Amino acid sequence: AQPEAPAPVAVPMRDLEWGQINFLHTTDTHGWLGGHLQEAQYSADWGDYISFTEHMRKKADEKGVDLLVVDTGDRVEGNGLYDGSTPKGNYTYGIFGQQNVDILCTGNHELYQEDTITREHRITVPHFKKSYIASNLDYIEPETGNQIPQAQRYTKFKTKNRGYTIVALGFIFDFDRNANNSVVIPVEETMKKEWFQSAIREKPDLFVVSGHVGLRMKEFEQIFKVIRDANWYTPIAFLGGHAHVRDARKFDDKAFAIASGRYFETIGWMSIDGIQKKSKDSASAEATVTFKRRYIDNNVLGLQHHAGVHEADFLTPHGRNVSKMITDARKALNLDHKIGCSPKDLWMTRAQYPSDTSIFSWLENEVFPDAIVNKERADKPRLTILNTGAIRFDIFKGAFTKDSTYLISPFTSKFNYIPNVPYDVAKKVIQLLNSGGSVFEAELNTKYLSIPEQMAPSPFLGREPASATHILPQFFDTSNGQQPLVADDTDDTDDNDEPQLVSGYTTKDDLGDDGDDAVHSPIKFYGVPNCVQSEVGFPEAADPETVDLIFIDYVQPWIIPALKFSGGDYDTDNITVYLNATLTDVIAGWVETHWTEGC
Ligand SMILES: O=c1ccn([C@@H]2O[C@H](COP(=O)(O)O)[C@@H](O)[C@H]2O)c(=O)[nH]1
Repeated sequence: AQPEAPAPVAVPMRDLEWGQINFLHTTDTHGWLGGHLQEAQYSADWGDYISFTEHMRKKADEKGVDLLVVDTGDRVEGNGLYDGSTPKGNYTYGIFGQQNVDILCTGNHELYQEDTITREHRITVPHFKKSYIASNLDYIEPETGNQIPQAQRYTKFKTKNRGYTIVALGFIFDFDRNANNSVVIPVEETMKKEWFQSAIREKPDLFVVSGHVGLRMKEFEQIFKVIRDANWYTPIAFLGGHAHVRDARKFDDKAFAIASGRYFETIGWMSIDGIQKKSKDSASAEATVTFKRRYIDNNVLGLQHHAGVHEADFLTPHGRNVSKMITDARKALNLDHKIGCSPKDLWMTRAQYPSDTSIFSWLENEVFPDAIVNKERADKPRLTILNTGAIRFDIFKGAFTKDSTYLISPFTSKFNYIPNVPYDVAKKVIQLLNSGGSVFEAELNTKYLSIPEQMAPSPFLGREPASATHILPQFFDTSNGQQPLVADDTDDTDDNDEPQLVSGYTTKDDLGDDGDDAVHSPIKFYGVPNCVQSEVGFPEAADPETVDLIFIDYVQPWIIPALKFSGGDYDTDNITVYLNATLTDVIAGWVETHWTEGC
């Protein structure tokens, strides 16, 4: 039987504030449609979300306001429910498609592999024909080689209850690692196109810009400026993602953005009041527009609370059916099959790196020395480099299942190497990967090696890097050692009768610190480097003369320039396969042989 997620605990809640137009927003779900089986706070599944949405649409009708459901991409890669089937997504496209989504767009994970792009084009785009928007994404038809829009460039529609006219756009950031059957048109270039120039002159009551774009990245700002120049008083709502964080950004009094986290932990809520229907002339300058936001922890207790329905009435027949689809799919994929038992929690950013409870230290010190070995080269000293972005999630103490392998790293990258690199040259590579700078061309920005949370950080997350040249990554403070990204401002002395809070997100954004629906005590998050490295087989007495330089193939574009800068003249001809296995396989194999007892 499928393991039940532990029941969520009731916590103090902040209510949703409704406006004339309201949004429910998901992003970067990465296949987590079954919810979090090991974390009660995020244990609601896609079926529960459908039940919730149905109640909320009814509520909106009763209030005479509008509700729009939005998803901003990265629906794939990162959970056994998607990655565990052949072909990938056999179950998830159908399950996701059960939700009535009003606006959706593409993320970069829909674009890494040709077959993912094709499935998006053949399954998701036609299923959401009216709501899928691809403002800057084209598809190359395999039959003809023609370059066509992946979906409509924008939509214009009237809302159900208030009859507001909306122009909606759907962007992806200027992503350049997409597979060859797609073309991402840079945002600035897109905005010069005739269709875009007409769209922003449609005179709607509200612009909705959905995008797989981090709120602190340049693209939304560029779009805001161009729309605002042509529409001085029209409200603009941005719904973003990609950075895997809860965040809200104010562009001006009438333009506001939210991002709604990652992995279906969060359902974002944005509401807008003060929207004025356009008369023949344009909207009045005096109209005061207010934006509110809430980050909903995705669990049934909280969803019931916000829907205002009794526990017994929460699950709708449709929602219940979708939950059953999920349970059946997980069973068919054997996702709960136990591979081993983790003796402790291992964290990506909730523990310092290096440390006993850092997942990166565990990989460096235990997994890689043992599991990344080419038998023919086993006697050679070696350095093995992994980008931290290759790891996607924490490991919890207890059962480590088939599903866990995909949660931790779903990617198909394997391990390549250059043999016999002089150690004096090879040892400098990791430093360059972690310090970035002018060694690499602009498109090889080393931030793309790191975890999404660190790529375009919110100013509320922590300090910017102290200098561009030091070898520590963002959020590190070189003078004091590693600092938490979120200050722990709880008072540990328990001298009052207030209930103990459950730890969780305590988001700070442009609107303040009251965005999260559940009042939590803070969790500390620590910065991680762009890459980590394992040293294996080094002689005890002195440094080795030469080493095999091994790296996960995602990092390959950075390796040659880093070697060049360090005095090593190599090109891609010098690179060959070291281990024909993915990181997912490597971890699963190691767990199976080492974590054999305990649960
Ligand atoms: O094959 C891959 C693809 C991606 N990565 C890492 O993931 C981030 C992007 O993550 P998002 O979920 O899109 O935000 C990328 O920058 C890499 O660090 C990878 O390691 N291997």
